[in-house]
Amino acid sequence: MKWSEICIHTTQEAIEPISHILHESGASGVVIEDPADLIKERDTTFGEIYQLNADDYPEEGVIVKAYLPVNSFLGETVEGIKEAINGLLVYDFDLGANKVTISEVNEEEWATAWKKYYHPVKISERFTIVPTWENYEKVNTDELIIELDPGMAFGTGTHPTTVMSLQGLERTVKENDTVIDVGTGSGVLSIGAAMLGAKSVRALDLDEVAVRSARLNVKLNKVQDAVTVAQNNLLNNIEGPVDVVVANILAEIIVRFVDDAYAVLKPGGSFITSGIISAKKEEVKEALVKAGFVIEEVTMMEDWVAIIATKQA
Ligand SMILES: C[S@@+](CC[C@H](N)C(=O)[O-])C[C@H]1O[C@@H](n2cnc3c(N)ncnc32)[C@H](O)[C@@H]1O
Repeated sequence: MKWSEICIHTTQEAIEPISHILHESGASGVVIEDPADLIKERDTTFGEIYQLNADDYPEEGVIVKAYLPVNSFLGETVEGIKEAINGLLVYDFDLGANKVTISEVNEEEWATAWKKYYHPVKISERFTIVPTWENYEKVNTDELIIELDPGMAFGTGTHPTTVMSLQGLERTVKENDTVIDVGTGSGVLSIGAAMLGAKSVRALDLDEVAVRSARLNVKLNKVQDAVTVAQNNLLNNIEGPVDVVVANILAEIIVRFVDDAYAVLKPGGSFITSGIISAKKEEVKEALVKAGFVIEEVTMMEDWVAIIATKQA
């Protein structure tokens, strides 16, 4: 998977609210390029050498940068970011040039750049996501820790769609359940399902980078006895029956395989869908009901929706 750098040319007073918007939109961290840093007096007691390149800095205003995964959500994410930034005008923030540009970053650059900004995050009652290079001590004895090195695949674990999926799994998966994770990305949901007691989890993704990343993370979390990772297009040629299907994929894709999800589920089984932008909520609900599902729960985080539906017993 490729990564995209979003650059926002703005003012110093807008740094904080814009950084907040970027975090909320799934960016693991932000970089601030403020020309004031070029003239700042620095403490060099410990012999630090500051080498800032003036060419990286704007002549006027401030550049706020963040990294976003290039996936099917990128268009909506960027539009959402622009809208939220423009919304700051209502609160009288001076946005300066307010110019938003997007560019792709090469893999090596990204592979190291984002690590500085990615830290342990508690994302549900039981789950905490911890990047592999951080040391983290459990706060509660029943806390479940997912160690993650997302590499180039989607799934730092902190995107609202992932958070809602993990919360949905937490409420649904029972000891010894069987699970299929469609669009596994970094493998985060499959690892979560196994930690919740699922005895067998099939993690599927079309993207081979995701498959490699998921395999690595599955081993890292020592759930390889329960989780198998494979390259596959949605649920094509996958047989059930299983207790739970989870899919954090764009609404347009979910509606394409609701019938297949229904077919692979046991009666009484659950289909957890996430990745649905709020404008598409009704479309997905209708498709689920048409396939025979009963909608049990609809949750929302920012502009994203997750739905838990069951196949009647
Ligand atoms: C939004 S990411 C979700 C990743 C992870 N499950 C999470 O919750 O963080 C969606 C994933 O679906 C995968 N995907 C997209 N289309 C697919 C398809 N037709 N079949 C299987 N996987 C697909 C993408 O490669 C990507 O890894």
